[in-house]
Amino acid sequence: MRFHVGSDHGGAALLEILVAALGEWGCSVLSRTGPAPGEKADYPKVAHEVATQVVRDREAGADDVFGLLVCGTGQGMAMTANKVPGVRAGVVSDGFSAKMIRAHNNANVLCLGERVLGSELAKHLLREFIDAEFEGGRHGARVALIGSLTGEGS
Ligand SMILES: O=C(CO)[C@H](O)[C@H](O)[C@H](O)COP(=O)(O)O
Repeated sequence: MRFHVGSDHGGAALLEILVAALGEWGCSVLSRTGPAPGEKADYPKVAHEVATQVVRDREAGADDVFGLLVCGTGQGMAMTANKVPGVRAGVVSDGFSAKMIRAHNNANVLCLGERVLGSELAKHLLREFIDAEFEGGRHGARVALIGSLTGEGS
């Protein structure tokens, strides 16, 4: 699995830890967007950049490419990423949801909050997301309905 990753200043420290975990797990980091150390960044700009990269790669057939976005809460990242057609982003803070947003919602962007989660829990959530698989079937039809709202598949 390969990731485009990004954070604002509120998520930079946690993203650093998660990038290290991705490396340990054999996952690639394709790009990293965010502020220079000690600087600040506006989360909508970061989320838009990462989301656009994910969609570009997936439209080129790279089904193994996902996004990982971290800010203070994860919420603003998800709100922004979901504005990009083709992105299905979700914020999670429990393991079940981390698994199910892939299994049922076919999420391709995971959003986490550094000011919400401890680093061990955040790693666990990322691992659950990575290990899950989309179940398709009735969930495929529902995910297609999400996409139809922004003209996907038409
Ligand atoms: O709300 C947010 C986007 O989801 C994040 O928590 C940001 O990191 C937060 O808004 C940053 O706030 P700050 O006061 O500029 O550190």
